[in-house]
Amino acid sequence: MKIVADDKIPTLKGVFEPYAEITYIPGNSISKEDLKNTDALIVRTRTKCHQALLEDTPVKMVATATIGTDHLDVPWLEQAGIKWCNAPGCNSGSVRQYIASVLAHLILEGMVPAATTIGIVGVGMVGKKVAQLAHALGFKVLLNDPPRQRMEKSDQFCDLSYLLKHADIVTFHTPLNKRGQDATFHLFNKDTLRQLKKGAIVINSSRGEVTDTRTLLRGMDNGHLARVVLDVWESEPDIHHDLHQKVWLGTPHIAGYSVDGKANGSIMTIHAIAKEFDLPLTQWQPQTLPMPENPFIYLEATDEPGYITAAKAILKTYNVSEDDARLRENPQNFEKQRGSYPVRREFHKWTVVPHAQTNSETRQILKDLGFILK
Ligand SMILES: NC(=O)C1=CN([C@@H]2O[C@H](COP(=O)(O)OP(=O)(O)OC[C@H]3O[C@@H](n4cnc5c(N)ncnc54)[C@H](O)[C@@H]3O)[C@@H](O)[C@H]2O)C=CC1
Ligand SMILES: O=C(O)C(=O)[C@H](O)COP(=O)(O)O
Repeated sequence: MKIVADDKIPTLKGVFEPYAEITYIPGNSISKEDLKNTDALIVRTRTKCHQALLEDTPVKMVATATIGTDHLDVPWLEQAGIKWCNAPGCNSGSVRQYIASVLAHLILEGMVPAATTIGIVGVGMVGKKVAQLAHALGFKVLLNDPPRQRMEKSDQFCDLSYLLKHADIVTFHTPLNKRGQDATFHLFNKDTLRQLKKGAIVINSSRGEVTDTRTLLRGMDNGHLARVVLDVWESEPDIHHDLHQKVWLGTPHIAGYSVDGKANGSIMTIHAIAKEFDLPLTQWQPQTLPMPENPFIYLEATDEPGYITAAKAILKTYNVSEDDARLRENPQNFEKQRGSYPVRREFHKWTVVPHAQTNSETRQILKDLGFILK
């Protein structure tokens, strides 16, 4: 059996070697020539898997170690009889931690959660976790997800226009879809900007094309948008210079890059390939994953509200402004920064040691966020 794999998928190296010949290639340079004798292709978002790459190759399965599938031409793969799979939910906890870090900065600048409404557009694996996070910190939450609303006939969802009118923070967690009634390409555009509450904050960690660059620029220039946070960009890694200069926080598509999120993506991919090709790896797990040097957070005596203590704890696990600073210093190293990302572990790998005076409300918030409490 022959496999071609993106060379930046962690924990993959050594796993298939006893059973298959595997070649590792940078994702954006995998070519038809590389796939001449290949049975399975393992990719990330950097390999466009369409007819031009795969036609007349023996590839039987394409597995992407990501949730997003906009780099796969799914209708073509299906009509060509090539199986495909992704890794649903693999990095949803990681994106939740990213959003938590953004909210932590806002809280430490004085934002009061109980007086702030977060509008979540796209309530799938990520959106649900962001909603749980926002509730845990005490924010008011609005949810928009027309596909789920139609299917579940639930009244927990609202229209996008209602959400835009009432939310102080709007965060996008939809897939990128260019066609159909739920198309999300430029979902945030000049018409949606017009409906948005003045002074709102927009966060996009879904796909760059979900928020129109010109609209974001216009919104920031005329003061309609108070702040913009972008992890994803139209035409990344070549990001728009002015947009990058103007956003409050700008990061190189790393919201899903916790060690946990990356490992989940690899594990799901390995299991799927093993199942399809009958390899004895369907239960495979990594032996160890890197940990932060000191995964303990010691709380001090304080009478501050629990959400402030929680915000400080969140930033000890992951401070989004460090990723922002790296990209600001070297925007041309967008891909390089993704390829050599520091160790980031999610809340459940951190132990919070409360002070004797830490009250029960604060302890509950920290537990709800997923911290281990000693
Ligand atoms: N920046 C990063 O590192 C990461 C980015 N992502 C992006 O975030 C997206 C969401 O991730 P998950 O929640 O795991 O995917 P998911 O598939 O579990 O959830 C997507 C949700 O969006 C909803 N949706 C679809 N069209 C919509 C529309 N027009 N308006 C509102 N909602 C709509 C769907 O019904 C679904 O509930 C991914 O497709 C990917 O593009 C995901 C993980 C990491
Ligand atoms: O899972 C997704 O979808 C994402 O956007 C990933 O976080 C991007 O991951 P890579 O393609 O860089 O592995």
